Amino acid sequence: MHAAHFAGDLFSQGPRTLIDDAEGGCWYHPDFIDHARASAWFEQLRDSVDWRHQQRPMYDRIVDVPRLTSGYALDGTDVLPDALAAAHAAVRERTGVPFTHVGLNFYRDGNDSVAPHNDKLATLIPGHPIVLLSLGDPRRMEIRAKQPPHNVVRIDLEPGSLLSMSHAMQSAYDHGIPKTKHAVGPRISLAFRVRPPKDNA
Ligand SMILES: O=C(O)CCC(=O)C(=O)O
Ligand SMILES: [Fe+2]
Repeated sequence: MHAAHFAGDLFSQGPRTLIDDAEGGCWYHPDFIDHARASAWFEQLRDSVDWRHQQRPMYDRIVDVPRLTSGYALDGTDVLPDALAAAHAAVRERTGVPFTHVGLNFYRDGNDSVAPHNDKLATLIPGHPIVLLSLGDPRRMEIRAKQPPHNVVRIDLEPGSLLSMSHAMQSAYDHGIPKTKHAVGPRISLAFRVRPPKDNA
C-alpha cells in the first residue's frame, strides 16, 4: 500500500500554478489527455484542417506568419473535425469555460514560432482565460513579465497538456514560442477563447 501510494505521488502529474493573479493566473496541467489520444488527435487535425499560410504587414514589408493557422467558431456554425469536437468537450468540461472560438497553430519544425505577444484584449471577454491544448512534439513557451525585472517562466508544452492563461495576465505578461535549433517534429496547439459575439467568425 505504502509503495503504491509513494509511486502515485512520484509520478502523478496534476496541475501546477506558474503565475498567480486574481483571475486564476497561469496553470499547467501535463497529461490532461493521454499520449495515444493526443497523437490520434494530432494526426486527424494535421490531415483534415484547412491550414492557412498567412502573411501580414510588418513596417514597410509583407512577411510570412512563421507557422500555419486556422480557426473555428464553437457556437455550432462551423462543422468541427471529430478530434476538435472531442478536444473542445474535454477542455470545456475540465475548465467550465463557455469558449466561443478555437484558434489552431501548426508549427512544422523548429523554424516555426510565435513572436512574444499578448492576446488582444479587445477580442476577448474579460474574466475568461485562454486555454491551450498541445499536440505533437513538445515546444517551449516563454512567458515574460512586461515590468522590470522582466521575470521569465519557461515551460515545455507536452503533448496532451493544458496551459491556462488568465485574461488579466495578458496586460502584465507576453508569451511566445521561440524558434529552436533542436530537432523537433511538428506541433499543433489549440487556443480556446471566449470572444464577444461580433468576433466569432
Ligand atoms: O502555440 C501556442 O501554444 C501558443 C499560441 C498563441 O500564443 C496564440 O495563438 O495566441
Ligand atoms: Fe497567444
